[in-house]
Amino acid sequence: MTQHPDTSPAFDDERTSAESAESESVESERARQVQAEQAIVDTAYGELDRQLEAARRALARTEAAGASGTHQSRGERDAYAAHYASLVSSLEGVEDRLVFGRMDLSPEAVEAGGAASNGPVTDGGRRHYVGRAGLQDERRREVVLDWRAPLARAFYQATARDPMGLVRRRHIDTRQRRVIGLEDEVIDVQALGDAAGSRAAVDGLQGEGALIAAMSAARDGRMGDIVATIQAEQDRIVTSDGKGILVVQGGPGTGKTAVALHRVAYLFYSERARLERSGVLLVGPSRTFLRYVEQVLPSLGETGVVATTIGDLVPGVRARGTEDPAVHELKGRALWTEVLRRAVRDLQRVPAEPREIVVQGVRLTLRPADVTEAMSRARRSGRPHNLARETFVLWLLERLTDQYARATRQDASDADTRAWIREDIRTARDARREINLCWMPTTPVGLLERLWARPALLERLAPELTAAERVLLERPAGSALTSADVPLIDELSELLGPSEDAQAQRARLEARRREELVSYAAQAIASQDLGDGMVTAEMLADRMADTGPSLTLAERARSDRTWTYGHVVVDEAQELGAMAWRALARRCPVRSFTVVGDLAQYSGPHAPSSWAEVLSALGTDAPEGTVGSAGTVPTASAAPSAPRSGGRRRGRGPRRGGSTPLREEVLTVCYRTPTTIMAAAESVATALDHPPVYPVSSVRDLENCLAATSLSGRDADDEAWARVLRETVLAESQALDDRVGAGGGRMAVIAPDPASVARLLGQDPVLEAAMQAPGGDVLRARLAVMSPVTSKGLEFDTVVLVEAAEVGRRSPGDLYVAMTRPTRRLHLVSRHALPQGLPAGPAFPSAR
Ligand SMILES: Nc1ncnc2c1ncn2[C@@H]1O[C@H](COP(=O)(O)OP(=O)(O)OP(=O)(O)O)[C@@H](O)[C@H]1O
Repeated sequence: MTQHPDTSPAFDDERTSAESAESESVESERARQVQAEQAIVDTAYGELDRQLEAARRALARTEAAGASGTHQSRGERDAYAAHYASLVSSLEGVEDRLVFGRMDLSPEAVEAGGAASNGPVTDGGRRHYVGRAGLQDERRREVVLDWRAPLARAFYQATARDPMGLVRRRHIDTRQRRVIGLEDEVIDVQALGDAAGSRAAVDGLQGEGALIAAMSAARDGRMGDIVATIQAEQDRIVTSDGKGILVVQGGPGTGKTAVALHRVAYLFYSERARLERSGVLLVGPSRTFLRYVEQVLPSLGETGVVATTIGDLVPGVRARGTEDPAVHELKGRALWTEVLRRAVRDLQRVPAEPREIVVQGVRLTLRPADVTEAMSRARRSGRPHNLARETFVLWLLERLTDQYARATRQDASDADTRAWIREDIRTARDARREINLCWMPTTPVGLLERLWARPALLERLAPELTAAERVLLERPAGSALTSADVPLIDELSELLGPSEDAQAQRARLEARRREELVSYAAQAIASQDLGDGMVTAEMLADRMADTGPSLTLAERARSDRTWTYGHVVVDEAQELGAMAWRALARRCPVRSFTVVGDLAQYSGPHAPSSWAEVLSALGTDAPEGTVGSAGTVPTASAAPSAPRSGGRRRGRGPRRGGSTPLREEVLTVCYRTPTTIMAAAESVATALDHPPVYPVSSVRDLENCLAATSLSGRDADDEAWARVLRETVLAESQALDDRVGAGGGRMAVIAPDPASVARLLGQDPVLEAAMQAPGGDVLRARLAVMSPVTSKGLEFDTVVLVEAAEVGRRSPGDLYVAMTRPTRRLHLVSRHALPQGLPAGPAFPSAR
């Protein structure tokens, strides 16, 4: 029996008295069971409260210790404070549905498990309560088993065919610490004598009642975790080894994002020591998407994740500009590796003729042969352009110093005299100009701007581009940077290294920080009577500096372009070009990646044909069976550095040795979109010659979930069109109110031109109010208006899709994405014709 309010008629309070005493006894049995589980849940929350209280007290104590109240250094105190703060937020994060499952083991499994199965709340070691965090009581007895523990695998994966030692699995539904529903599945009917009232497990979905309840809940603009209802095929991916590159693909709504996020939480559990040092990078398609998923990991107690878009990847670089998808795709191509390398080499020039330099009235000559020699020495240093420039300049200055000494008949054999002369030459305007012309220092943004603004330069450096492609790329200097520029800037940062300005600024910052530390240390020594003359402020400051700045790992990682992460997750990965993959490869030399996407949801002009093609810039081995040809290992000089995990990167050389294995997994069950809508989306995509790569089967269908309104052939004027649009959205809003309660759930209007559609809708005061987005966060509005690209990865109860045919003409992948966002209902509304491929039939009423 499924004892869940949403799925079980047995718990319906409205039963007539004619229903037998048998149902009354079921009722009282249910009440007894709920009560028993409530006691366990109370124990778990009691334990959570105790641990939270202890962590908060420790945090308060550490903070109250103040800057000079203890013998700890400030760095040590900050490290403790950061630890306790992270513990507090982890424990606070797991409040909602702390316990959600129970596993009853067979006696044989208990025996085989030995000491592992001796939880205090179990029935002689036969029961484990599974929850979002592992909790032990003061005597270190298990209260809640962490969902990621090896033992908990049976909760997600056991089936009648393979019980994995389980006789029964129980889903416990709680709301605000109160048990409100139970759902049992008998895994091993023979082992369990009292199976009456439980549903037998099948090899398909597990915890179906809880799953359907989760899927049917009204959306609130934020993705929730799925830890209570992870399905077996998902669990196997979540818990698979973190080594190498794992591609998780599948159609829309199959839980790819959810699985990737839970996998991060799992890796934090299974590889905590490594990931706590290095952190995890999560790359999403838009800031909106990152806000949409931001709660999932904290709700699983994990905080060491840096979430970013590709446009925000490089600290200090803001990509505000937009550009045509064709330009975006062009800038993502691998050819830029070579073109940018050439662009940097182009900054290093040997003059055709000797150049005259006048220093304090003395005529010197910059000789091409000396420049060539200086250049080859600088290049041999293997350092990036701006740093290698030091070698170049120094060697030339030495030659010019010799000339100067000869010309002025000075003896320059001693170091001091040489240094004086060198400084005179270095600061002479002539010398600076001529040396710069030979080895121009520059910034990544400055060099990229020059490439886009100077067609002749681009033509010289990138002959492999066609004239039409170069025209696409041209833009005036000073234009806003775009997200496709960012991986190129990252690549240039590798090739150029920090500019002189950046180096000087860094040195100034470090000097200031050092001064602060020394003065702080002096105060601490004075106020605490420390040292006894044996410790100087400098010595203490050195020690403080070693303990690092008082930032969380995520803060430090985010602000450091050279940080290397222990694992990288990329969502909507089909959109990334080779240059973005190279930038990510540099950030994860150990090549531990979870790559999530669907080739059918690709937005741009040239859809990739395989994941091996998408990921070739990472240097991958094709997986056996699924992908044809192996990827290539990057060979250019800016290729990612040698494997190393965690913290700041040192090595810069190309990655040598074998390529990284690529595994592909496919998810096939759609948990979001009803069957009717999925079928329509697949059929429309197929009609556009863009069939889904992996068709999916939806877990559920809903009546009346698909509708269309088209004014095609009616010669409607602007006003009539605006009216129809508003009426359609108002009617859908009302229908959603009726289904989930007034103002509940989330709606999106997805349109090729969202700004003009929002203007039309805003003329209605009700819709205007519904579009209000507190804090500018579109996900907090009841009604969000957005483009198909922005809707990637998101979901809504109801979607009104405007001008679907036009969306499909621009990009079939975008139409497929837009049609598959709703959890309940899709309404296509169009002034013109609807797209081809929409099915006829009762589920799809003909257009009004
Ligand atoms: N096992 C599950 N239990 C409950 N809900 C689930 C489960 N798996 C997925 N879902 C839900 O299904 C919806 C779709 O999941 P998700 O966004 O991860 O899919 P996706 O494959 O990334 O979709 P898309 O490719 O369209 O972006 C989400 O609401 C998610 O919470």
